[in-house]
Amino acid sequence: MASQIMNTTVNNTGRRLAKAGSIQSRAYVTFLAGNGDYVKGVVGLAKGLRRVGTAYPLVVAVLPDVPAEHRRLLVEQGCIVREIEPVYPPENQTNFAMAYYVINYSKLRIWEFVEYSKMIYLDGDIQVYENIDHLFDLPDKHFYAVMDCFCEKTWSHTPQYKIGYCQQCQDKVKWPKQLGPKPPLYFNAGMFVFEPSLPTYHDLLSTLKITPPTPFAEQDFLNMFFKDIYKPIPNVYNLVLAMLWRHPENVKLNKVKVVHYCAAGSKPWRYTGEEQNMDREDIKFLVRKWWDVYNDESLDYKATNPAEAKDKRLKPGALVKASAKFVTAPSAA
Ligand SMILES: O=c1ccn([C@@H]2O[C@H](COP(=O)(O)OP(=O)(O)O)[C@@H](O)[C@H]2O)c(=O)[nH]1
Ligand SMILES: OC[C@H]1O[C@H](O[C@@H]2[C@@H](O)[C@H](O)[C@@H](O)[C@H](O)[C@@H]2O)[C@H](O)[C@@H](O)[C@H]1O
Ligand SMILES: [Mn+2]
Repeated sequence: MASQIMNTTVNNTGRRLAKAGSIQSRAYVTFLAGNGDYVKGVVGLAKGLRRVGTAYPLVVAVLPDVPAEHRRLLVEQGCIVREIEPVYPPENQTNFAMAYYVINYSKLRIWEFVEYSKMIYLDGDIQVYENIDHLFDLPDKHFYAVMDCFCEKTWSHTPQYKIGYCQQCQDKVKWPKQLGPKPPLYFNAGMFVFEPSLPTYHDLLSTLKITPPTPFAEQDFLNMFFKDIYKPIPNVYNLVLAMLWRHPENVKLNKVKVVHYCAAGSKPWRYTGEEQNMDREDIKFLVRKWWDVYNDESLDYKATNPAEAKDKRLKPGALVKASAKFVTAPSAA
């Protein structure tokens, strides 16, 4: 049976196939495309997960255009690198909120990683500052993610934005009855807890073939596909940076466990501070914090796994180290 998991072997493509039976194999997974600087994001993420002492490996789903040099960097940081084929949406004239979002549909390939019973997907522009391994213990058969915010200009094409409605503050501007039913809760697809499954994977791809693309690409598609089993989890698990200026009342920075550098101009590895809101003290603090992890050589894989790093065999790199509390930042307000 396709969904049966097979015997554990490391086959010639380096794919780890899980034991038959009920082995609870878990991993974090991220997605890397292109030969640009997102690889820095993924290296930072690998080091950040090690810093918080995760017990699980980081799988990196790479598109064919990711160069060997970048793959080597990731292998050296203890990542399990898996090449995936791109996934394209049906031909359509839609304007994505960001032109490059079209490549993000390739994230759907991670549902094929059935050697893992449960995975946590994290964008490459995310950093984990406190251990979140406990999310793997959330009840199965649901899709867990943090609710997004509709207040940025990237949402200007939507009725929500036009009337000033946001699910992060449903009492501020109520959804008007004349617009029909309130939109279902909508998650940010930069971080989610899911269960790989071949039947779900095939259903995703066949459904995509008949679903016209929309501005937020695979994020819109995943929200539509999983709307019946989506369960919101607290904002601390995926701080969409715009929340700092759009809904500061919903953010306690010293409680935040995961930061998503998705606001325009906030990618730490290309931060200039020039874009709107990028000169805020809390943004500068979070960008500095990202660089502190990225530059910390004590978090390099070989530094924490000298024996294993020598024989270059891939094993999950777990640095058992007390997870430093997320130091308090200047007040978000
Ligand atoms: O050139 C690119 C663009 C995107 N990504 C991956 O796709 C994810 C989603 O894109 P992004 O985070 O830029 O979207 P945002 O969350 O900022 O809308 C990134 O985090 C990366 O993991 C990538 O590897 N290379
Ligand atoms: O391809 C669509 C992308 O859509 C999402 O990004 C958006 C969304 O969060 C908006 O709400 C924000 O305003 C915006 O800044 C941010 O870039 C996901 O983070 C990303 O992983 C990916 O799915
Ligand atoms: Mn992102």
